Amino acid sequence: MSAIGKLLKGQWVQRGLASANCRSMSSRGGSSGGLRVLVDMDGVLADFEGGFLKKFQARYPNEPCISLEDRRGFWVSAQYGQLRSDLCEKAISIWESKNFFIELEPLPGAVEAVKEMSQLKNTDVFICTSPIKKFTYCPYEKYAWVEKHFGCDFLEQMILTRDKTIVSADLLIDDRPDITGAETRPSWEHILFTSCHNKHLTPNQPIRRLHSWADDWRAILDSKR
Ligand SMILES: Cc1cn([C@H]2C[C@H](OP(=O)(O)O)[C@@H](CO)O2)c(=O)[nH]c1=O
Ligand SMILES: [Mg+2]
Repeated sequence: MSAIGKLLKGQWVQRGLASANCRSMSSRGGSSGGLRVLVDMDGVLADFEGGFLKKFQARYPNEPCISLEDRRGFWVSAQYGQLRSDLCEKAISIWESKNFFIELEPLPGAVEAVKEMSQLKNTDVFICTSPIKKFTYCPYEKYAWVEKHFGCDFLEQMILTRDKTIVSADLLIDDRPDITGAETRPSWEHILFTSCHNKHLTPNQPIRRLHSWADDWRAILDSKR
């Protein structure tokens, strides 16, 4: 059976039933015409780094790993590859596995903050996330994660793209320090969300940070109104 056939017979049908109440018309959607905020998913809403470490240790208990304290650089696989070349592939095997993305824990305060943000007047919030190229599980699980933590109406706010520069907005809150793409002058201001891999970094360009969801995200939004 083809990969698509398996997918249709397996997880889509199965999850389609689980998500039956998401088929109806959404009460979300549309635009306030106000401030538009893009919120990244992994490393901002979902604990990619913590989830990775836990699953790496469980799957490869006899291999060395890198504590969150010692993480440097955006790409987990690059640092594991420097530790020992074969660990690069082992790292990749973790986020390419079924249930990696759906089982990520929300970062502290993230769900509450984004729900609150989306209720603000004159504010449109979108979750803007890049799927990995091995598409078997990741894009589907990203949607399922948003449904699980925000409810199915919030699926209207999902943007999956490998190039965030072509999405227009006022703000992009993202943990990746270098966000490049086809548009050399993106419309958004990038707010760097602090993570274990970027907290030691001094970027070349001045960049505002959101240190966590306990930090004053409302003030950052207000500064763009
Ligand atoms: C490979 C890898 C992916 N990711 C995240 C970033 C992307 O999600 P997001 O755009 O939601 O942050 C996604 C695909 O690369 O996985 C990391 O955060 N670190 C990594 O090392
Ligand atoms: Mg991210």
